[in-house]
Amino acid sequence: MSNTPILLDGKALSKEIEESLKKRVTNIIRQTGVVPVLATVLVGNDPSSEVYVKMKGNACERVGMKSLRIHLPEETTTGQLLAEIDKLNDDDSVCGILLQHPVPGHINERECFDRIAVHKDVDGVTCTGFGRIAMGEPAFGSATPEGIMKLIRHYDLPVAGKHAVVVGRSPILGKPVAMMLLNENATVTICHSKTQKLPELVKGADIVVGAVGKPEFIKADWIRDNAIVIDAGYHAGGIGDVEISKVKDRAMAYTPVPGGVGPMTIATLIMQTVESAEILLNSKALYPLEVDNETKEVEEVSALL
Ligand SMILES: Nc1nc2c(c(=O)[nH]1)N[C@@H](CN(C=O)c1ccc(C(=O)N[C@@H](CCC(=O)O)C(=O)O)cc1)CN2
Repeated sequence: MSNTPILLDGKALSKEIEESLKKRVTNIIRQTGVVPVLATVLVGNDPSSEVYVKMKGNACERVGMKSLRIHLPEETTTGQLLAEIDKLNDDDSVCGILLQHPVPGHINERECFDRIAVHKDVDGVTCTGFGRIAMGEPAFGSATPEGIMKLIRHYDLPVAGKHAVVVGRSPILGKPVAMMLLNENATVTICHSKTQKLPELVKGADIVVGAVGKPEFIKADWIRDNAIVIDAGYHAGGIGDVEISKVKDRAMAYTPVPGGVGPMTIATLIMQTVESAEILLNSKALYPLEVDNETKEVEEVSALL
């Protein structure tokens, strides 16, 4: 007989994280006299993105930070968005920058993500941040994957030596979560739209990560008993990428939708913004005259992460 499945409660853990961040933000303000700022950049009028950006701004304010909310019109060009990011990179009051994905199709999103200064990349979207994470070096991780790893660590779930199957290979979800699981000594398979015999591959998984962005694409009967099921999907009607209601009773552990991975995405972004503020505070204390030297600053940030 299998044990009672563990519900990986992202809503509860994100609240705990927020509580602990309030004290850290108070300390930063006490030491610097400055309230840390997360800049959120939204381009266009996608209703879901508007909701997510609002949730991020509100979370910032709940922990005592400020959010600088920048909303640019749909017709913004790549050049205009790059110029906006440059301004935020140069603004000493801003310690984190979030560019909401997706941006309108005519914009070169990769170029814009990579324009974010690595020490302000609290959402973990730059190639540099990804590369450092993949190599097991300190950096801010991509928010959703890092949130998933926080949940896994919090519930002390077994990862080393386990077979993790990640369904999806997006730059901010599938690829980074695969690297993070690998860094924790899982054996990782990344599946995608051209993968053959997907059900068979998923059936071999101890850990399944749904990161494909299609409602209930991963069927319950692909998932073996006692697996850890992480559902990073969020679709209308409160459903994810996995047929979770049909599999949860025989899982070792699972994330609900809503209330699992989603709140951890936001909590991770906010936590990394607080870490960025603390690093900037420390690097200024250590190198008061040299914080405008980009190379040195990045080295110091890496050392302190
Ligand atoms: N730059 C980024 N863009 C996007 C990211 C990201 O991490 N960085 N992730 C997604 C969307 N997203 C945040 O941006 C996000 C999606 C869902 C949730 C969430 O908490 N969902 C709730 C349910 C929704 C609700 O209550 O309305 C849940 O799962 O409990 C948070 C963040 C794409 N873009």
